[in-house]
Amino acid sequence: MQSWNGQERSSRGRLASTSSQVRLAPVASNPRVTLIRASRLQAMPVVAVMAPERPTILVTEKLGEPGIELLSQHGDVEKAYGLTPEELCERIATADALIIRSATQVTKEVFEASKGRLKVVGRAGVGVDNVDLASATEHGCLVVNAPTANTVAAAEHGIALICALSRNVAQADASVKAGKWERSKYVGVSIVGKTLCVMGFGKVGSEVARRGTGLGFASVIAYDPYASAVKAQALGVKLVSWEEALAQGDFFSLHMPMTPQTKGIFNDDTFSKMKKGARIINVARGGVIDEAALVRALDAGIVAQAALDVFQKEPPAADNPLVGREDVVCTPHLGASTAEAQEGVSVEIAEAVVSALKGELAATAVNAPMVPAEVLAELQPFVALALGLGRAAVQLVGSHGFTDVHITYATPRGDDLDTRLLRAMVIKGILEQITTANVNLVNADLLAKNRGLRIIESTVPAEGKDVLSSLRIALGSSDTRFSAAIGKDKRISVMGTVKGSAPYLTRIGTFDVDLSLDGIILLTRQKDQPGVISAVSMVLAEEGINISFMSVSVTPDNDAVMALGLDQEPTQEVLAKLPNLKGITEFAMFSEKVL
Ligand SMILES: NC(=O)c1ccc[n+]([C@@H]2O[C@H](COP(=O)([O-])OP(=O)(O)OC[C@H]3O[C@@H](n4cnc5c(N)ncnc54)[C@H](O)[C@@H]3O)[C@@H](O)[C@H]2O)c1
Ligand SMILES: O=C(O)[C@H](O)COP(=O)(O)O
Repeated sequence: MQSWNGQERSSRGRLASTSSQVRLAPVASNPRVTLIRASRLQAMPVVAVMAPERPTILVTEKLGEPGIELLSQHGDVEKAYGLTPEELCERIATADALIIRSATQVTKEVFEASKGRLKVVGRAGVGVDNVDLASATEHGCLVVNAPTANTVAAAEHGIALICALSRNVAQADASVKAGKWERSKYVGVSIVGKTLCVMGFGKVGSEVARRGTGLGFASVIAYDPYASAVKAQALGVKLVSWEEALAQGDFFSLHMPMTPQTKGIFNDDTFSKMKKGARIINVARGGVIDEAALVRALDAGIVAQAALDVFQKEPPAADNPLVGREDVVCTPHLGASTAEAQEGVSVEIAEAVVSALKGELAATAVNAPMVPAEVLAELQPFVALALGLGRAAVQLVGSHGFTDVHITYATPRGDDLDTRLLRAMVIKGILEQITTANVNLVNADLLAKNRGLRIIESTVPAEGKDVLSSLRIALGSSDTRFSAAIGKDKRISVMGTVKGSAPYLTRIGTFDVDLSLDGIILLTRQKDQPGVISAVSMVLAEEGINISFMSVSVTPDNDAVMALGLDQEPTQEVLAKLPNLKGITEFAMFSEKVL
């Protein structure tokens, strides 16, 4: 294999088998001498820190039994429904996972109260507007949802409300039950010949549109700035602009998420642009409608009727003027509430939470980059390399610190390489040496930014079948504890590759080395003269420390770096002898193992 600058590398390394985690504890008796301590790493999760063997899973809203059963196989499930915000903050302190629906508000206070224990919030449904995602990310807590299992239920409820609204089903039912028989009062309107306008053409919206065509609507149009025209065309739906939608729709079915952009998007101005007598059905989120504006539009006859499954505040206040109106039909957020959907959602969320607790990438992660399974599979061998190089590089930094981290990927993929996972692992390797933060794929970029680290990524072409040929990390500082670590670019640099499935350090500064990162590593810098190697070996041998592999790199001016793989960690007394050996100019040790 070619090294970074095209030189052939010597290869006398060997594979080691266990893993460990490095913690920095420099011994600075000699400023050019560095002792780097490490402690064992039990596992290397991709997303979240591994939960205890039997994690505690707090469920605060009713969840289907199949999901509860699945969760119970992996952890201790605690059901605690109807908690106050204070009670939730209390209970969260002992929870590794939290499962909610739409009624639980997972606020900043909840994440703070968890003190880092909470690894994952599972939303048994689609909308995550009740979770403070920024706080979750900041606390390294993964948020997953169950985005597919209730789609049909919500669409069916939308259709039910369209029909109920057009034929006054709910009002007429109440009237009959009150002993009345008001046939002329409840004359409805036909759907045939009307235009159904779907606002938000995602999973639910497109299912409503599909069903709308079958109901006999003359046309089904949709407004969604992000929707695929091909998908719309396939369903016979015309995508239109906002203005066209408002001008053409007779029935508006709302299916957009609650975001800062959609908050109150149906307001006085919007209603004023609708046809007089329009009808509105909201099975999305209450907050997309300005409720006071809807009352005005109903009073003015612009909106003839509304059907609301969701409200700005749930349950709505007793004096909410919309609830008491004859021209408004209400349901208590029932869109997802079918037996089938709740069963499906419970399993979908249980699977996502369990996999997140295992540290795996959950397919439905909301606040972490989605790394498709096939990308993950090919990058997996390089995850340990990225982590190990990050850990190694940061331990070579002197007292002045650094702000720039240059990551260079040698890859046949060029700029198509998906680097998010590897970048997160490099950041994790670096930051976990200098902060107490739990760094993972969720929060790596944010934590790096908060620490003022600038991550600069680049690719260089490489050949071969592997997605990556080598990885180089250079820290923007020339202040180092091991001067041999300074590369030609005047930065502290380390480079590595994967051999078989093991991460290897292949270069430090300008010196080619060849040693498994998965071992106890001692680096020495010395004059290339007789006796130095044997002197180091002797010091180690006297203490019964076996050298399991060695790699020496010599420059034309007799400067040499020796990398030694040791079977056992030398004591400080042994290390203290090294600077006194003739020819040795400095050393660095990753005691125990980098990985
Ligand atoms: N009432 C219920 O019980 C219930 C059940 C399921 C889903 N929901 C809600 O329904 C909504 C849709 O769910 P989904 O699963 O279809 O989500 P989705 O993400 O599949 O679809 C949302 C669509 O809205 C579009 N959109 C985003 N911003 C928009 C904007 N400004 N204008 C127009 N369209 C916009 C998106 O492009 C996307 O296509 C969500 O708010 C969800 O919480 C409610
Ligand atoms: O976003 C959703 O999935 C729905 O609003 C369902 O909410 P629920 O789980 O509280 O029924």
